[in-house]
Amino acid sequence: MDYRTFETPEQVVESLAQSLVEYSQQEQPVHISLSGGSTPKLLFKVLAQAPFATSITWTNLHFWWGDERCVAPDDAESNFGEAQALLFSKVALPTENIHRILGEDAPEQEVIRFAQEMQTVIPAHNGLPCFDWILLGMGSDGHTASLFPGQTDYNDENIAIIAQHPESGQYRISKTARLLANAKRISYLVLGAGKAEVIKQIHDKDDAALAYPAAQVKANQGNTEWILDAAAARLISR
Ligand SMILES: O=C1O[C@H](COP(=O)(O)O)[C@@H](O)[C@H](O)[C@H]1O
Repeated sequence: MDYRTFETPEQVVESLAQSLVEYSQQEQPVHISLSGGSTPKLLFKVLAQAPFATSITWTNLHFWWGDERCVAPDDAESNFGEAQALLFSKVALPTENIHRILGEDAPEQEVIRFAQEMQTVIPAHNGLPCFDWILLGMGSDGHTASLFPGQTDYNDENIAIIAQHPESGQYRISKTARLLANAKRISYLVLGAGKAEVIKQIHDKDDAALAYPAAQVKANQGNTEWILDAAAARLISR
């Protein structure tokens, strides 16, 4: 796995934004999966401003999510709601390119509908939808998307599941590990000193990392990279 470290969070997100410029110059639809939680907010803000708001050919990009909380889109917890407020409402992205998980619908129905939409829209490889780029975050407990330590079935045959946050009990819908691993590229975006210890355990292949879905989910045939700011990387040798 590659570790790429930048001094500041702003430099991290500018590097991701530059990747989006390059993806958007491909003459075909590019399927990108966004992470939720608080970390991507800075990325959304940077993308909504010059130069990226206009240098990205938004019509070529399709946005999906790794997971969604089972809440309404205008709820402060909604991963889609955050991206909509900070980014999509400010750039020329066609609404049909936004493939949100319907957090307001019954999870038992939505998990099926979301899986069907991915199967219909995204070109397959190895019999599974193959995302061009999956951006993932990591919780301080080592979870990624809504795949939590102690509850993740890495061999689940499904491509989407209903998950439950281990502490709050909040229901969520998540891509499965098998689907994530089928991507062409996976980038973990991790910022801040609060996650430095977990990053060190993953980097050093410490036994503790065996329990972390973020350490286990890697692109089977593509690239997996960790993109960190100096604070998140402070315990690993560079
Ligand atoms: O619960 C979630 O958290 C992780 C990490 O979130 P963060 O707030 O620490 O950035 C995120 O990857 C996931 O999508 C989200 O639902």
